[in-house]
Amino acid sequence: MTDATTARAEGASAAVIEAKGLNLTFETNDGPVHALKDVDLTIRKGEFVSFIGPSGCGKTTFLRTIADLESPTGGTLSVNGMTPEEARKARAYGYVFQAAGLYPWRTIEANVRLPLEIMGYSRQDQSARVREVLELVELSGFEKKFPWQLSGGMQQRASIARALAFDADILLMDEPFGALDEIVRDRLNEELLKLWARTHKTIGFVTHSIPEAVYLSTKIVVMSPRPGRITDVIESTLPAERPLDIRDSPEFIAIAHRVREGLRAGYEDNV
Ligand SMILES: Nc1ncnc2c1ncn2[C@@H]1O[C@H](COP(=O)(O)OP(=O)(O)OP(=O)(O)O)[C@@H](O)[C@H]1O
Repeated sequence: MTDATTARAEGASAAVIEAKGLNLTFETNDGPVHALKDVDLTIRKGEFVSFIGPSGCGKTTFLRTIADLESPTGGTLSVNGMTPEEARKARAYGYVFQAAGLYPWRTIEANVRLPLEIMGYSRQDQSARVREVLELVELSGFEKKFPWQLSGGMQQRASIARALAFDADILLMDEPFGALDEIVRDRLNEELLKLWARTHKTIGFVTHSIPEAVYLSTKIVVMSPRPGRITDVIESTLPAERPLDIRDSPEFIAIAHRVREGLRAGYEDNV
């Protein structure tokens, strides 16, 4: 069987992102920084994978490496069966940054349309797609507003719409809700789960919040710094249907406890 046949035979569980012995060392004036050390991880189609760990453990670096914004110094990384560079050129992913990063001089509609303009979509296709993704993130009616006329949560939703614009299978999200208050964050977490259920995308999500990681994920990757490495990978046993009050359930609390223990162990290794 060829690799492609195997992938098809595996169907919904095909590996979308596969890191094997991945290393990334930054050379700095103060010496080498091991941002990623021997990272082995498989992310399968349709999984929602959160990365959690203290500042500097390499969460962002791992996401940026998948997106071909950093180059590994060792090991292999494949994205949709391609090198990260090939995957970037094939527009395999959308990327949502920590800050919404919308252009203040463009309306919401024009911000979301930008990647489609760059990719040379026809004007008609651009408009249809922009309408579709703004509806997905529940921002219909705000097309003509400028970013500064929207709340922080709405801006972040617009930034998600922009990442969804060209309908990539993979969505990479780097702490998208970190700057928002807890109530808004709860609502966006619920909406993101619904969006994920509707679109069947594979999501890589960086967070510092244990409840957020446990609430959203099918898989939680716990990382530890100096050198940045994976210390635990937790397959969630929570059901797909997750009302917010699932956070009070014993199952949720048990997973959160395991994440906390993993974080603590990583911390103790470094003191
Ligand atoms: N371009 C770079 N040059 C040198 N060192 C870097 C560079 N980018 C990241 N690093 C270092 O690599 C390590 C991992 O950084 P990274 O941003 O991936 O961590 P993180 O887990 O995402 O942290 P945070 O939670 O604070 O965002 C850190 O020690 C950081 O200082």
